[in-house]
Amino acid sequence: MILELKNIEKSFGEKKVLTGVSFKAEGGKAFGLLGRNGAGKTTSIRILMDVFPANSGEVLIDGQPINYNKIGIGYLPEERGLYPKKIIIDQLTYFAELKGMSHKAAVQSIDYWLGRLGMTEYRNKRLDTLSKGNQQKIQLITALAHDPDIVILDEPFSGLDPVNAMLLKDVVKEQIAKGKIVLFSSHQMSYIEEFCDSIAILNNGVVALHGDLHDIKRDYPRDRLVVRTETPDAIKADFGSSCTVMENGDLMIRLGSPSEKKTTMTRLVENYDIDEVKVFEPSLNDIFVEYAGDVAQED
Ligand SMILES: Nc1ncnc2c1ncn2[C@@H]1O[C@H](COP(=O)(O)OP(=O)(O)OP(=O)(O)O)[C@@H](O)[C@H]1O
Repeated sequence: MILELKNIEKSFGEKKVLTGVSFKAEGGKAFGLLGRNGAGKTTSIRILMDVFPANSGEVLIDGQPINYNKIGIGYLPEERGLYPKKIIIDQLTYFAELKGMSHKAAVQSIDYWLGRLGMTEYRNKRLDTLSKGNQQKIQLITALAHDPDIVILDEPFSGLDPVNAMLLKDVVKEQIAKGKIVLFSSHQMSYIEEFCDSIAILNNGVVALHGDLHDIKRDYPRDRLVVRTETPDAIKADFGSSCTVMENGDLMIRLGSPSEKKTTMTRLVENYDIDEVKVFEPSLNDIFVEYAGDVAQED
């Protein structure tokens, strides 16, 4: 199954929030929707979920307009939205029934998930008697109980301790293995890097980068060297402004072109005491900083 947003335009009043947004997410894989605060991630998700319509553009499943009666969507919103005073099993059942489940199937599925997430003891408690992380696990059940085809997780790891983060990782991996489309929205790049096969980076309502994460990294210009040395000062003096010091103390040397890699490495090794020299491989964080834009987008 392939989910596609195609040429989505969205304005709120005079303000244009999404401009020609297009991306594809595939079943059995995780997709990361990234962008700075206000870039348009939540707006894209709301359009994809039919919370409100786009001004133009399409949401497609396998090339056909999405049929919301047939395609189940589960959503863990960043703003958690459950009733604090209500009994957990009652509200989870209520939400699952709203998604079309019978009462019996809903209770069965919710009891499974309460067990899976180690939450059975809270079944008949009020939500507001739970810790923040445990409330989040309850909210996660509303996203998964109806066994949706598309699982959308907005900052799912925020507020979870390491043990619960690991539990959630296992759950996410299971959902991916079941062939679902799992769409992540997060500012925590390490999780995106760990799970997502492909990403889209939104910058001010425009898709600045979209594609397979491995391909994106492979195609990143290999025009920088990282050098670990005990004698950085001499190298800095030699390479001038093309040499900068990284946060961890290593040196970064920007090449005139990737073809200078070999000669520059030889020059370094022959003239200086070098512990390690390698081509700079960007992390997702580096790529994000480059493509997500450096201008504050929230007004
Ligand atoms: N209902 C609305 N009415 C007017 N403007 C809106 C509305 N919803 C969102 N916006 C604006 O649209 C822009 C994109 O917002 P959106 O919530 O989609 O960003 P985001 O990428 O999800 O940000 P964050 O990471 O902070 O959650 C922002 O400038 C926001 O102020």
